[in-house]
Amino acid sequence: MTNQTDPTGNTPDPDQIHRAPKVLLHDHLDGGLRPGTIVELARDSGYTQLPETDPDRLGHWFREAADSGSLERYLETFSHTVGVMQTREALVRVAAECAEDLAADGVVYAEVRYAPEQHLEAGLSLEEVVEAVNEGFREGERRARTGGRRIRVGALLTAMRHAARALEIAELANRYRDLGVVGFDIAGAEAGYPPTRHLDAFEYLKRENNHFTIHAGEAFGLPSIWQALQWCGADRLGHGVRIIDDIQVHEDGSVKLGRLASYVRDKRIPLEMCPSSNLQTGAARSYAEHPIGLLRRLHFRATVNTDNRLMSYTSMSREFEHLVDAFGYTLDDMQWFSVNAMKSAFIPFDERLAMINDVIKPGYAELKSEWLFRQTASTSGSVDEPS
Ligand SMILES: O=c1[nH]cnc2c1ncn2[C@H]1C[C@H](O)[C@@H](CO)O1
Ligand SMILES: [Zn+2]
Repeated sequence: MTNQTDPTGNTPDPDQIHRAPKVLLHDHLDGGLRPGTIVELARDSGYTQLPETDPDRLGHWFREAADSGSLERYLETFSHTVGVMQTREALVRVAAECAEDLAADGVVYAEVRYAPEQHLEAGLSLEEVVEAVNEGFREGERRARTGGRRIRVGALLTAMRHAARALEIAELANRYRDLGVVGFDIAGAEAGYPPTRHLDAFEYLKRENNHFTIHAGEAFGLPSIWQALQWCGADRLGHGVRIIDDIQVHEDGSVKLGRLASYVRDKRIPLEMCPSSNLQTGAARSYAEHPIGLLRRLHFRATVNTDNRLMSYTSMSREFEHLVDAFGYTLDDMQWFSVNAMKSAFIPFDERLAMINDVIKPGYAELKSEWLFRQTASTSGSVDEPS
């Protein structure tokens, strides 16, 4: 829809947001199941703990339960999704549907994370878990292609920060490098579990020239971000919203960055921002007040992500719809976020560049030119030409 304040139609409508090529760096496999799939998997595996067995009601339950204002309570809901993801078949199915759903939402590149150590209850080995998820992603990519969509999905292996298996999971990530796994992550409750507990894992990955991101600056502030970067050497920050605590905005509009915020911006450290999830866990009060607005203005390397599509009742398109409403973002802003994300991906440089130049930029150029043709259509046949 071409709107009056923006005759070029650069402000995207929901359909354009949906069709725009999007890049997703922060999405949890166990946070994005279809409610109907959870119900079926629970029935097939004899999992009896589900709070609801009707898919619509179950989807609603996740959203409500996660809307708690605390990261710890938000994370409790994962016991049900992880509970039904314990067999090879379940993991293949969930991963395939994940890739399919992301492709249907216009995502062209995604890095999807999960914690292999949480899927061993029925006897799978860590390797079997990784291979099942990889098989599912490949199947989902194939189905998307058959349906006329293109997506590429890489896996990130997560270690849980309260557990003590980080080095083992880092080694696993390294073993499956170039075999579908593109990096490593640490997740789980942040307060009380600093990333430095897992220094051995990060030092190992650095020695192996491998990539990792760390959930930091979500439920806990600057010390967590500082440790993730300066002690652990994270390539990217999961969330990182609290970096805002190191930025002063004065009444006259001028801005002063502290040393850590300057470092993050100067070094182009990617921030994997997840607005809807942050509203649920209390890390931000509203979309309009979400730090992404200021960070984008200040040219931090900000990216837009879903975190948990099920718990946060979201998708990449929904996240962008909220941001377009809150900040008046245009297709140029969407392209900026998408290019930022693609630049920050863990796949090789030449592949990132080709994605940007051959997929993302042409996709936005096409969308940005739509207004031209609409105008022709709406004025054709006019007889009121001035003489
Ligand atoms: O936003 C999050 N912060 C910290 N940990 C999280 C978040 N979302 C999901 N997780 C946890 C719960 C999952 O079981 C785990 C692996 O995906 O990661
Ligand atoms: Zn997360």
